[in-house]
This record gives sequence, structure tokens and C-alpha cells, in this order.
Amino acid sequence: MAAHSDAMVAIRNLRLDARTEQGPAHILRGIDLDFARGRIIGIVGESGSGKSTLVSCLLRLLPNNLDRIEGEILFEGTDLLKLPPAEMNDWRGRKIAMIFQDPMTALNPLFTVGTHLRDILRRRFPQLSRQEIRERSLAMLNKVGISDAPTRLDAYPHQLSGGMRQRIVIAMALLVEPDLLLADEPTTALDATVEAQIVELLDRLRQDFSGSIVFISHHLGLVAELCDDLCVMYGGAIVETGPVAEVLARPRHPYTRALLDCEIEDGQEGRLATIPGEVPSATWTMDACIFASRCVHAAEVCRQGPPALLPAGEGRKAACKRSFEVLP
Ligand SMILES: Nc1ncnc2c1ncn2[C@@H]1O[C@H](COP(=O)(O)OP(=O)(O)OP(=O)(O)O)[C@@H](O)[C@H]1O
Ligand code: NI
Repeated sequence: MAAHSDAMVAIRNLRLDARTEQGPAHILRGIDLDFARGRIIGIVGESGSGKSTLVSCLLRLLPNNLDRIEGEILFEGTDLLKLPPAEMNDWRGRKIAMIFQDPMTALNPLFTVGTHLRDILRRRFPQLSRQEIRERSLAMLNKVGISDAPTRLDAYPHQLSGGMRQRIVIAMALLVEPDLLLADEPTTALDATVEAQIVELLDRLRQDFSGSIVFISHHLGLVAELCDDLCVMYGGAIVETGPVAEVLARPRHPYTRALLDCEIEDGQEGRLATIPGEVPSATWTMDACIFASRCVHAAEVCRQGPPALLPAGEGRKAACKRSFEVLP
């Protein structure tokens, strides 16, 4: 399926270790993942599985206690990990934009909405006139569903609701006209109604967006609704990827299967379930399948070495040696 060449971004064998008092923490253990234009990929996995670290790597925002980073992040053929810092900085404001979980990390309480939008546009499109900046800002506020846009331009962040602030942050990201839009749990801080509205907004906005969107979430139901593709992470590794509907209908990895089974038992309405057993620590070395200690299907072969992420049907991959035996 998706050949190397149709991926806009190709992550190849990305490994990230950090130094800790307990020794090296293997936060990303060899990630291989592609993002294609025009598609939304959802990344799910329990807390600590490495989702946020993975998207931070795409912005090359690396931890202070970084011990080692290896592999490649090829963005249309350019390895982001090798770009000089000034160029990487330019890519951040031009080709890649990020929507954080807490809108207040992106908003300065001392500045109005209008100032935030203007600063982004000035940086991205230095040739725009004041009038053009104002027009683009108003048009974008309308687009993200903010009514009474001229008044909102003069508002300060604290004068807005949480949902409204997240809409402003989405507007800021879209004004950049990025090729890659990263959203790390953009709705987690919001109540369920507003969360649904924001997801509806993202779904609508994708129609005029030709890039690729990466959507991290704890909410499997939202991912199923919004995303085209799904990537399931566990303990710093990818255990399964593929088209979202197919992965959820017929998981090829026991961890994905367990998530779905627990969800049905818990009746948590699409929230990521907690599966029984011990959460893996980043300090564990991977000399077996990292999921083996919690896997109901683990056998001797699973303890003999880590599984590779291998093709498992049309457009799909799974990292389980027993996939076809135990998940027919
Ligand atoms: N700088 C660091 N030094 C040491 N350990 C770290 C560092 N950053 C992250 N970790 C650890 O790496 C693992 C992955 O963290 P990360 O934040 O990427 O997970 P996540 O999947 O985004 O989790 P959550 O769902 O809670 O946001 C966690 O165990 C975390 O404690
Ligand atoms: Ni996270």
C-alpha cells in the first residue's frame, strides 16, 4: 500500500533516550510511521506510551535531558533532525503548526486575540498590509465558528470561554497554512459538548486543508469519528497502524484488542480504557515483546525477542508474532 514516495512525512526508526536517575529511559523505541497529505491520523495509547514525545520530535522540541536521538524524520525528503536550528525554526512557523491541549500555553494573557493573529500573519506573510491582516484575521475567526469577530479581535484570552480559546488556537495554527498540523489532545481540557464541537470543527476544516493532520487523543470514539488512519502506541513503540475503521473492526494486535474489550466492559463511551497489568516503564530494555507481560496470548516466542512491525493486510501493520494465530 502507501509506498515510501506518497508519504509527505516519513519517520524512520526514530529512537529517543533520556537520562534519568534510574538509568536511560527509552522513550521512543524505533518508530516507523508515514503521514500522507489529505489524511488525518489518530495516535492513541495509554498514558506514557510516547505520543507527546513523538509529536515533539516532529517540531524538534527535544527534552533537556536528551541522551540520544537516532533515525530520520523525512519531511518531503528533508531530514528535520539534521536541519540547522534557524532553518528548523522557520519550518515551525511555516510548514508545521501545533495545537496544544491547554490553549493558555499558546496564548499570552497580556495580548488581545487580534494581536495574536496579527503576529502570526506578520511572521508568515511579511508582505501583508494592515488591512489585509485584519481581513484575514476576521475571515479566519468566522471560519473557526467565532461569531461577532470584530469585537473578539479586541478581547483578551481571559475574557473567552475554554472552547472559544481553543478555537482561537486552531485559528492561529491554520493562519500559518501548515502542511503538517499537530494536535496533542486538543479537546481533553474541554467538556464533552465543547469537545464534540471542536471535533466537528476540525472535521469541517479539513475540507480546505491539503496537508496532513496528526490527532493525539485518549478518546477512541472521537478518533473513530474524525480520523482516516489509526496508530496505536504502547511503551514507546507502535504496535499497530492502518485505516481506522478496519483496525477497530478487526485489530491485529492483542493490545488494540484488549483496549476495545475493556472499553465495552467499562462502558466508558469511547474513552481509552485501562487494561489490567503493569504499565511498562521507559527504563525497561526491550529484549522481548514489550506487551508480553500483560498479553493474554503471550507465549515462549514472544519472550524470545521483540516483534517487528510487519504488514498485516491492506495498508495495515502490526507488531505481534502471533497476530494471525490468536486474532483470526
Ligand atoms: N524528559 C524526559 N525524561 C525522562 N522521561 C521522560 C521524559 N519525557 C517523557 N518521559 C517519559 O516517557 C514516557 C512517554 O511520555 P509522553 O509524554 O510522550 O507520553 P504520552 O503518551 O504523551 O502520555 P500522556 O497520554 O500522559 O500524555 C513517559 O513514561 C514519561 O514519563
Ligand atoms: Ni501526551
